[in-house]
Amino acid sequence: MGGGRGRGGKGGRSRTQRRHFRQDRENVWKRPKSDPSSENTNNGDGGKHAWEPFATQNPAFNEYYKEQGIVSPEEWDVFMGVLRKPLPAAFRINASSQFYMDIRTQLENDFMKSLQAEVSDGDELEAIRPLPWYPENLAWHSNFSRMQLRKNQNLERFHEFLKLENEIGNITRQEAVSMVPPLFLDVCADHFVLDMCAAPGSKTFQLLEIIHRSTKPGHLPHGLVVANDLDVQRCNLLIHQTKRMCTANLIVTNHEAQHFPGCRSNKNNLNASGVGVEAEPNISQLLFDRVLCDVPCSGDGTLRKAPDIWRKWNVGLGNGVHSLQVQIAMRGLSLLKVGGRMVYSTCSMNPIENEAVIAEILRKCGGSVELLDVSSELPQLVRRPGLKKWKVRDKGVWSPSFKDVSKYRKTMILPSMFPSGRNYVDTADNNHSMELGEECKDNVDENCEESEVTLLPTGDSRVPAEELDEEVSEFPLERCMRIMPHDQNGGAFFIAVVHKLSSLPALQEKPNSLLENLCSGKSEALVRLQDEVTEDKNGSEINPKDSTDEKFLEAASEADLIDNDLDGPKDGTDEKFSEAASEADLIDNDLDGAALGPESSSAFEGHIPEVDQVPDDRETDPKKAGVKRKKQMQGRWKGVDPVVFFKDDAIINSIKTFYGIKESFPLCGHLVTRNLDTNHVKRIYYISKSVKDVLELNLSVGQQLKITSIGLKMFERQTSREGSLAPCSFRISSEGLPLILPYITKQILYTSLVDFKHLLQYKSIKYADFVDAEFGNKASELMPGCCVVVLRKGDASLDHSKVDESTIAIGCWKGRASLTVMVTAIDCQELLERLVVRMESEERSLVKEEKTSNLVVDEVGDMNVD
Ligand SMILES: C[S@@+](CC[C@H](N)C(=O)[O-])C[C@H]1O[C@@H](n2cnc3c(N)ncnc32)[C@H](O)[C@@H]1O
Repeated sequence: MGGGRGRGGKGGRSRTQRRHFRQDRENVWKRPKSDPSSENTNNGDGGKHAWEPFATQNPAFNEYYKEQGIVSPEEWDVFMGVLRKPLPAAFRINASSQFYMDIRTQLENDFMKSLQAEVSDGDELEAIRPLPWYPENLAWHSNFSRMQLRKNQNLERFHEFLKLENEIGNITRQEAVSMVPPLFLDVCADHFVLDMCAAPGSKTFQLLEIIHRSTKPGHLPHGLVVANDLDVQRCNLLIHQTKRMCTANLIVTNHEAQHFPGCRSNKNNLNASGVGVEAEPNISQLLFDRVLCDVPCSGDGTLRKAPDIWRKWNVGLGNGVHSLQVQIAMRGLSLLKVGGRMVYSTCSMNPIENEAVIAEILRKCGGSVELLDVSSELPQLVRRPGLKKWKVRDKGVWSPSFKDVSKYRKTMILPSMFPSGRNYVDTADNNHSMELGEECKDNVDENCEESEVTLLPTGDSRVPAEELDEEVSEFPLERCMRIMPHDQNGGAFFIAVVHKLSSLPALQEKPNSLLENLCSGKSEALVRLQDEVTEDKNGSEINPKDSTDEKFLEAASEADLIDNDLDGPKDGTDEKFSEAASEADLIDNDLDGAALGPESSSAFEGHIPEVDQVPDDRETDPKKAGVKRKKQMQGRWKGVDPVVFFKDDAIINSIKTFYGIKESFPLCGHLVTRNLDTNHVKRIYYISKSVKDVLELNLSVGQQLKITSIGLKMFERQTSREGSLAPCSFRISSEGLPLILPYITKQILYTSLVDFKHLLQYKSIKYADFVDAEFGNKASELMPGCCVVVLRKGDASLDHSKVDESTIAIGCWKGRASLTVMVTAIDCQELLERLVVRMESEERSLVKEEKTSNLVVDEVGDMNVD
């Protein structure tokens, strides 16, 4: 598949992505020297070259989760048995793809039957099947693991299908459970949605699909998605993933979610940046109808796909990330409109990352938010209620309540981790603390994950866990959803849906807890952060100045440390990484396959120069954090290309005239570039009305948003020799074509299936060589430069008013002697395959129709005879 595709050749950005992917792959599949199970090899070569599956066990994991009661004792073995099996593949059809119905039909009518013979496992009856809870048969579960798909010859056709469609963007491989959170967000086409921790973007993709779902060709929905992630490289992945959506309704940002800017304009900061905004923005504050809070987590719900987690897992992972999760969720709520919905989700089974976080945000918000009971939504999704009670384990010791935590650990173990969330003032000064002597060391060791525990002081909580009184949460946490691996043969996920009823209260840290935090040495930054997470309307949002303040930086480095703790399974998307890795090798070469040389586009649309992708020392050295402050104090994000409204009338008019773009297609104010110097603009992006509003607001508030990608690439400058001879120096990009197609009246031709297929097959055809000579003539009479070739439907002569979602069009280059396609080789291949499938099914229905009419004629004849 994909023969003749150029690989990679576009320099640094791709290389960086590949390096990143490789590292990630290594995280999962390389057995480190320290892995004790590597000594058990039995192949006579000393185990040096042997590869064995990872040991799928971890005693600390067993003990922890048995005690937390995440499944009943009776089902423990089944649960563990399923966790140890590889994860079956799952994928989603991109509902906004032009061919989504063809693909669904192919799965239902072809693969569902042809793959059946390959099913060996008696538990599963179907080789592939639609996920019953996903709307319209658009998500599928396959009973084959990735390994089987790769190795089994009989599955090759299906594997090739998956790979091609994934690469084209018609399907997305995604863990089934990871598809759930966006469905509970209840998104509509006019919603403003914030995806706080969005990379690598599979849920962002779903959200965009929902927003675009009922949009007519040539129109854009009112809604938008702001997809944010802290990690620049992962942002790049997201940009690549979502590029396949061809959307003008997406903004990708690169912030710490817990400090996501409030972008609230007031008279004083209008025009603060001095760039681009003349009038007051249409919106005065960036608030969202929906917020997805798919936070960084320990990721143990993804054990089946990332078996490396068995080795890495320890209790500290969940404890370490709890406070960041609370902060992110609180920031999400503060950015949510009253009446809006927020979904909080993790791919972890740990109550400290799940129910404890939800309980804490409910506590902090008072009655201003409620945890929704969504048991009637997606009824076919098997889920279990959230836990109401759990315990906290730290350094080998169980604590049922915060008062049981050793005073030396109170900087790490927070009241919010416990079901009651209660803080206790230490009146007794923890006199009963004692040093752990040799006699109790053995006792603790068997419970302990980390070796440092042996000589640490502890409270008197070393009584067996089952004898301790349990705290029970007062909140209706049973409304949270736990998806367990053995219920639906998938991964594990946690989801909670929160509804904002009113503005959040101005949050005050309780005096005693503040005092205690300070006394106990809890980082001031963290305390301040907790204070900061309040309703924007209360005026405590982080304004541009604040966000560059020392406290911000301190807190940032603290958050980074927590995140670093996770080392690897940040999100359990390793598989996606490696899948994306193979894509990344191919992402460049937009025009690969086109024989002429109009300037090829860079597939990478992120706008952070390579140099900035290297994590700076800020993460580890707070002193160097000042660098970041400078970056933003200049009113722009240093190292990130600015987003500038493109207003060069001469260029805009030349484009409009050349392609005969109808006045009804709004260009004014909808075009942006990443280059202040309009003489050297290479790409012009199209943004929707709502994105335009947000951009204007952002400019008016001093560019608080650090935007790495925005809009849909619509026009690209031709810099090749031939390109410079064309009257218009900009061509229409293949991403932008579907949107602008109904508005193009010049440089557009309609062709028969046979010539269209020839173009896709041969890429470049001389005018005299077209089967339809009239088409060849018309093509030769076009102006030199970019043009559009539309496939005629049947014999009808299609004009532009008939363009609909089924219209197939490609960009071409009108040269001196020939017409050349400007579509990647892989897109040509996919289009050809889709056309063949369509033709076959049309032929089948024609034959059927003919048979029916013959039958009718025969019957009529028979009747006549009678
Ligand atoms: C669970 S993953 C998100 C998966 C994503 N929602 C998807 O469906 O593809 C968590 C993400 O959070 C990002 N992250 C970690 N700390 C963050 C922070 N403080 N702010 C924003 N993003 C953060 C990680 O880089 C990671 O991409």
